[in-house]
Amino acid sequence: MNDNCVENKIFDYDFYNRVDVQKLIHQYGSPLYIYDENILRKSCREMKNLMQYPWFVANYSIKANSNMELLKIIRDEGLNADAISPGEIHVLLEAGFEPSQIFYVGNNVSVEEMKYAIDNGVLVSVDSLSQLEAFGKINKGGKVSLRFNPGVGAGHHEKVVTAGNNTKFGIDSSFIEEVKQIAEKYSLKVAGVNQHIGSLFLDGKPYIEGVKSLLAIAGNFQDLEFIDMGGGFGIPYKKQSQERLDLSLVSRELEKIIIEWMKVYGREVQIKIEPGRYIVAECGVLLGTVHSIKTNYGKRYVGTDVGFNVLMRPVMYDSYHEIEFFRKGKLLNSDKRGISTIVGNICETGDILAKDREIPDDLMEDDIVAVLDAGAYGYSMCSNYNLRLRPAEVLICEDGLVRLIRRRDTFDDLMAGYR
Ligand SMILES: Cc1ncc(COP(=O)(O)O)c(C=O)c1O
Ligand SMILES: N[C@@H](CCCC[NH3+])C(=O)O
Repeated sequence: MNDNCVENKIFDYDFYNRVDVQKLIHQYGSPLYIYDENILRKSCREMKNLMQYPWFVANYSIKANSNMELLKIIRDEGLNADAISPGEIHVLLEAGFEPSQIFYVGNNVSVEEMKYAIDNGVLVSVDSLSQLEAFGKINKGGKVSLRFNPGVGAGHHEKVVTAGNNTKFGIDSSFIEEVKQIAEKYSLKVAGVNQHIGSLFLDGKPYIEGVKSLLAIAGNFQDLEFIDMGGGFGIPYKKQSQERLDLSLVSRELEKIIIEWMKVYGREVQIKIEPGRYIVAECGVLLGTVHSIKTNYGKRYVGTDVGFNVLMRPVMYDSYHEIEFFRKGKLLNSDKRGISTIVGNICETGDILAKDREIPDDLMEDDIVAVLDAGAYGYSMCSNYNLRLRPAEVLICEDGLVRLIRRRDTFDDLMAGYR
């Protein structure tokens, strides 16, 4: 055992005390996604109880992580769900969600896709006049929700800001009259208005501003059953420098403006949120293996099997994830540290997990790399690029037992589409 291996943990995870990462890799292969049920349930409760308001509902946005077993836990915690595609609706139904618990927040969907939702009894949100027309034609007299662009966006990267003046999402509020005309033409009932300003805010101000703007829009519709304020609640990926989002502050502000709005509106309507990342990010860790260490023109590279086929976020958005290393199951915590770039095994120079990161100098081949906060937009954005196999996923259950919740791909899976 190396002297620099210690039992303590740097961050708030208790995975490492509860499981032997070496054993898990040995049993389920590398790379490997592991999820902690306790952390998942805690995050669900935080979101479900965000507001005291009695008609408050949290919809989990399953694009963040659609593993069937995690969905069952989230359902068990009393959350509903939102879907972006018929595939997500299908998986939610398979996981036991009732159609009335699913909200299809589509974007540029085909008529067939709308039909799929309608036939399954799932409420649809449309986010353009042309999609509202298309919906009206196939579902005269039906119920619909309208996704507006409240004019305020937020997000950790411009690619994930979904409101404001530079995005394809939402109906511009200057088209309210046109919206009403189309709704009237097809006798549609506008049951809800919704928004989603973007993904990952750690300061609640833009969210509150977005909600104020949505409430002003909502006042134009008389028969609303709900207002959906969207997701985007962030988690601090940089543990040393980022503060946690102050949920109680956000909650207090929301209660205040919503209750005032209801007084003017004249009655109470359901209030929804649709968080994805907040629910699942922190319960997930991605494990991988160090396969090579080398110096190339003076730069040190740590080569792992965590390519961007397994975790896309660093390559797509320059996202930062804390990274830890293990040897023989123990955390590597040496004082001697140096700068390295941690890379994957994909045939692209951009396949970088962490650039110029200060990590232990005495790293060796076969050490295990652990990428923290990998539960959201991790597995769900995996691919078979380079015909690599998508990893297995395991759950560390409340009782400490480890359960395989999705097997690793096989070569047979690579051939499935040809049969
Ligand atoms: C419509 C909609 N709702 C909810 C979400 C979930 O976002 P987040 O994971 O940031 O909470 C997204 C993704 O950004 C989305 O597009
Ligand atoms: N995939 C993004 C978030 C986008 C959310 C979907 N609208 C991420 O990993 O941060």
